[in-house]
Amino acid sequence: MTTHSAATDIGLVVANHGRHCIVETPEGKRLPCTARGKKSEAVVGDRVHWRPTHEGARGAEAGDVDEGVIEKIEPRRNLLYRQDEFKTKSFAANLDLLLIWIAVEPVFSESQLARALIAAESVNLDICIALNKTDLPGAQAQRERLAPYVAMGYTVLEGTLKKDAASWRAQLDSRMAGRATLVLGPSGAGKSTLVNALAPGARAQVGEISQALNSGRHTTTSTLWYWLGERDAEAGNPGFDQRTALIDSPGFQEFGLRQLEPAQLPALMPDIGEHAGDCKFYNCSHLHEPGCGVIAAAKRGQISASRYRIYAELHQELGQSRY
Ligand SMILES: Nc1nc2c(ncn2[C@@H]2O[C@H](COP(=O)(O)OP(=O)(O)OP(=O)(O)O)[C@@H](O)[C@H]2O)c(=O)[nH]1
Ligand SMILES: [Zn+2]
Repeated sequence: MTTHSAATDIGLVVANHGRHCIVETPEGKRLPCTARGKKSEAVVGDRVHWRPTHEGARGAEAGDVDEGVIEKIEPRRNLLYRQDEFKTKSFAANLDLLLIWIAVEPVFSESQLARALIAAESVNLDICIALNKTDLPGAQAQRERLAPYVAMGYTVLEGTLKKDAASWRAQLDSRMAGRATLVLGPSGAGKSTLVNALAPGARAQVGEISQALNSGRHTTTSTLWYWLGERDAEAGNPGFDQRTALIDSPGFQEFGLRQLEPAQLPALMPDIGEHAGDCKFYNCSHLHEPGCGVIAAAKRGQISASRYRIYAELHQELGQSRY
């Protein structure tokens, strides 16, 4: 709760673009804020302490305050990175669940799926894989591609937004209730349809927010935080941590994994990790060593060929990015 005797007010970052953020107050008011120091870039999901930009605004009616300065970012439970051709950048914090939204068509990339899972495991996010468009004829083939992920313990849901949106809602509601869920998926899988189904009207806020953030310039890449459900309908105006939220990161291509060491991979890939204790050498890379439990399991088919290939590719990639 905000008390005007405190030095700063608490808020939640619901959108950001560089050092410029939109902060939401516990009362639900949204206002543009700027981070103070160069190094203190807040991201969507950050809990921040902010104060009104203009002297004298404090103590005035809350409605009079129209701009703020972020003084401090609360410690984060987790922080996620996204990667494009040029750089890796943090984009969201304090999330609970990663919903990986893929479809029968366009056929999903297993390598992108594996990367997303590793990123989520590395920050202790709960994970849910969702296969959409099961009304299409290729459904069985894609189900089979996901079988190794079911076998290694991941939750894999399926359905068709087009033919039965209610069933998707029923599957997702209890998993998302009271949590902050990041939804990610390749273009064309139906993510926009999903966001519209779960948060009707939410996309309309986007124009408003991007206008406030960068004076009208179109931002397709900014991450946004949506509340699901009516504020008033929820008991006693619960705090940021108790409400159901959906985080959408349009234009997201790939998770940044460069902060990871190759040796961390087995612990973040359950099927690889399961056999990593069977190796002759304690520091086995599982790429070429004799007596390797992982290689043996891959030969027996207990680790799928594609998963082993993805492991080897990532091992090399993460090894190269060290300097
Ligand atoms: N057959 C079928 N089509 C679906 C289903 N769900 C969504 N679609 C269609 O898939 C197409 C893509 O859906 P969008 O929601 O625009 O997909 P998106 O992932 O947001 O794609 P981008 O906007 O390109 O990022 C649309 O034509 C939808 O009508 C489904 O369950 N089955
Ligand atoms: Zn090994």
